[in-house]
Amino acid sequence: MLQERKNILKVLLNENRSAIGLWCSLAEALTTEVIAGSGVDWLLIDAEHSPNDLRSVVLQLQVAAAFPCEPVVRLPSDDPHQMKQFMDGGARSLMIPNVRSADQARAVVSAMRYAPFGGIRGFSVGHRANQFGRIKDYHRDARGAQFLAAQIECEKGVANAAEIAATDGVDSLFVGPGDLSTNLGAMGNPNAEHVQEAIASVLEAARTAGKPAGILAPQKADADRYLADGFTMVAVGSDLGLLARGADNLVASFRSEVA
Ligand SMILES: O=C(O)C(=O)C[C@H](O)[C@@H](O)CO
Repeated sequence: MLQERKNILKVLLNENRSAIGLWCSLAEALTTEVIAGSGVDWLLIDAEHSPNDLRSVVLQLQVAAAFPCEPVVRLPSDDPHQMKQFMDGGARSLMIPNVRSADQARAVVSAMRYAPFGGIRGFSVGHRANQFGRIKDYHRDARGAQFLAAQIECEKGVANAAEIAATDGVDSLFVGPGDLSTNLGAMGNPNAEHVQEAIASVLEAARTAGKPAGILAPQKADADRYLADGFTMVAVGSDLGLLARGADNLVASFRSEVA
């Protein structure tokens, strides 16, 4: 009988250990399979800013299942109906964008849980998440392996970060540096001083609540700094960035030689 495997991301973060991740934005099972085999602790399947849908996400969850990494699915919003569909499809670690208040965080957690455990998640006897009815205690035990990263991406989210982090069921705060810098008037410049101050305050809010904090940092110098500061859930690159920038630089290297 296949046993429900441990959520390695949750294990690492609960032990205050760094969990290195990669972002999967290409909405393609083959590239996600390449990323999953890289030795990464977790990977993000992005259904917010990528041409992903429920079926393409399920395909990526299926290929990632062969590797010892935790796939985290970022949904386009906090819509509970969408959360139900993706969770029934096997997404047990979620990232929800632009969480701005503890009330919103509580609503997200409620959408992840069944009624006996304080939630509103719709019940279905068999789906991919419980291996089509083969995991007999899934509905009772599901929340033990669940993971929720609440994204902090605007001034209101930063202001409420401590309450969001303290919300039962929120496992991590996760800074979206692109949206946060944009919403703080520094589009494209997450290293602006006031944005860095906001990012530091999110880290402190998580720390105060005894929760980990994460961030996307595709530049190694930034990732190293955030890890040194105490962020433990750090995405250090993406399939899109590795492929696009790698291809650009490779072609350019021959152009410069030929020119
Ligand atoms: O705001 C951000 O930055 C993120 O949440 C990550 C981006 O959405 C990701 O797609 C990389 O651009």
